[in-house]
Amino acid sequence: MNNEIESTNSATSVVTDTLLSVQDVSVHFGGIIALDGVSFDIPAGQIVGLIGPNGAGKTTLFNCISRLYNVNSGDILFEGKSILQSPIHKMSSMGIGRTFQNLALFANLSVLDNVMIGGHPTGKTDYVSNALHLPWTRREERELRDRAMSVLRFMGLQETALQLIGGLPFGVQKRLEIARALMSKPKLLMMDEPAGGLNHNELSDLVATIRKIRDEFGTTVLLVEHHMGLVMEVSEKVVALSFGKKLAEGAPREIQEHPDVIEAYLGTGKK
Ligand SMILES: Nc1ncnc2c1ncn2[C@@H]1O[C@H](COP(=O)(O)OP(=O)(O)OP(=O)(O)O)[C@@H](O)[C@H]1O
Repeated sequence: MNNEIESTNSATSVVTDTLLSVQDVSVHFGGIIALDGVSFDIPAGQIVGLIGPNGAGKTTLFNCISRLYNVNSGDILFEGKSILQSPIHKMSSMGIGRTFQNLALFANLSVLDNVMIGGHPTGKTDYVSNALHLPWTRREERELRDRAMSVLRFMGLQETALQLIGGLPFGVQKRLEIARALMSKPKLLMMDEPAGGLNHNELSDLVATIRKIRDEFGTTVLLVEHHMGLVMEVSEKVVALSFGKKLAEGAPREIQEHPDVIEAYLGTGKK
């Protein structure tokens, strides 16, 4: 890892190629230990998969990184700074975007409007200017619309722009979730079970899409996923959890062959 210390007049900051660092994170729900001292780094520009059997703590960790849950102990650093004091509504402007397992789209709005909503946190206009339709708000709206159209083109969804969400196939809605998340130009895109409910062709499109997002935007990707084939194909690094503890992290092949991971999934292997 390529860390170096850079001194300025007022402060000393750590310049690092680690985008996100999970440091000894524990989370308890009453007597249940959902996460127990979990640590790992996500290098900038990598695609990282987070796996583990049911109840392993994947969603809990995902929710801690997106600030939906608080940790009991440990720290989570984004670009070298703790995010634990940052409110949830700041996550998007800080560069952390996410998609949801259960689609969180507005069924009675058009595709374009849903995608434009994803870009609003980066807007400069205020509530009053928007209400009065002042010239700069109209310009910003136009720019937002153009950007939404270019994200829709990137995702191959431009033909659907004016359709209502309600009637669209599930696979298209899943792509729209990704499109909307891209509107905030995330440095880290967190994807919660992106493969869930997709058919075979949609799965191979998803692999290509995740790679294209990283390659063209330089976006770092963290995905929580049960579909092992997808995780192993698309990830450069995989972190495996079980019963709230990190079992292993490494290249997909190392994880697939790791005896503790095999045992956690199959209940067999190493004795
Ligand atoms: N809000 C909550 N309140 C109480 N217990 C919770 C809560 N969220 C998670 N848990 C518990 O924490 C543990 C980890 O759950 P979590 O949902 O993070 O696992 P997971 O790996 O995402 O599982 P799955 O793959 O089934 O979604 C489980 O025992 C779960 O029951």
